[in-house]
Amino acid sequence: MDPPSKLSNGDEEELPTPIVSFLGPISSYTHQAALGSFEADRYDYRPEITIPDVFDSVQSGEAALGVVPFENSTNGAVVFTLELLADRHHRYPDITVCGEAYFDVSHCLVGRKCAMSTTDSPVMSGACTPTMSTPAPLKPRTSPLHSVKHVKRLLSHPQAFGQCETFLGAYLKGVERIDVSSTSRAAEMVKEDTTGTSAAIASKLAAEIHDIDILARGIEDREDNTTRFFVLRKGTDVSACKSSKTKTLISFTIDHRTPGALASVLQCFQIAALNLTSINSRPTKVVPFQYIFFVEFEGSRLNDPTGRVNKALGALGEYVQHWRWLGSWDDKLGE
Ligand SMILES: O=C(O)C(=O)C[C@]1(C(=O)O)C=C[C@@H](O)C=C1
Repeated sequence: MDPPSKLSNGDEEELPTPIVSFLGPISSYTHQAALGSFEADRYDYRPEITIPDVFDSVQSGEAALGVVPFENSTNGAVVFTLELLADRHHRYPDITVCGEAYFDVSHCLVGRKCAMSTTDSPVMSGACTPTMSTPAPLKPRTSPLHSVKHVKRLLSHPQAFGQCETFLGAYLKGVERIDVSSTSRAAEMVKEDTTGTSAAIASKLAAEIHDIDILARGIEDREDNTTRFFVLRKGTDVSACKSSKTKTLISFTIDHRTPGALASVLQCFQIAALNLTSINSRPTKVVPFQYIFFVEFEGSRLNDPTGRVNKALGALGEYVQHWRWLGSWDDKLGE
């Protein structure tokens, strides 16, 4: 992906290297996805602590691009990102999605090997034995490489917990879980814990960087576990969407009292023969149980040779209270 174009401020003056901000610290999956998406020597990479920090850095113009997780194939939407795209307080009026990246996510349980129990069998749970409360327990895809009996607390990003439920249910049932801002932050905190009783769900790279032990590998519920990341920018690059496969994201609100209001909006896409690729919603936080909807579909507003995208977007105004185009980009699924 090319850096967003800048206004030239002089013939000979060298422009600063554009910054790509990402959910850090370094070695997060978001970092790894960002490194795989751009030519490394054209950008400076800057880790941010939270997803809102990435949005802020792009909206303020400090970062030319920002990379955030959007959804996972096993555990669904990343609500933190949807919340910011909902932009209820108009803090991110200029942010658009200009790209996406898919990254195969294989989690490790990382921590400290327990010195006292090196001879213990690492398999120490009867979780696969049917019980009254769990008559058909799921079988984890892997078992620990080392004992995990000493683990008293487990840290990770909430998305990662949701991707490893079978392993956690079998080997770390009842262990306290602590949500942190990213998997790599969790690995960092495990490193800082001198008791050696904390463990994290994080990447192999995070274990290597923080010099902590891998207690189990491949602990995700599904082998095809994949996370999709969005690339954000400020404003629009009208020359974007070069591929023949593109996607667009919009958000909208409807009058919930009108029967069929949502169906009427979706019909605009059906009439224009546009395939929908995802639908999400978040509460409006204005009226309880009313929603901001997000619809993603195939096609680009910026490169629309058949005019179908602009036709659908033109038609939906009749059925929504408010809508916002959140970006169009090249579809990377399957590449
Ligand atoms: O990038 C990271 O390491 C994160 O912690 C975020 C995140 C996510 O929110 O989906 C990224 C990839 C994995 O799906 C798990 C966690």
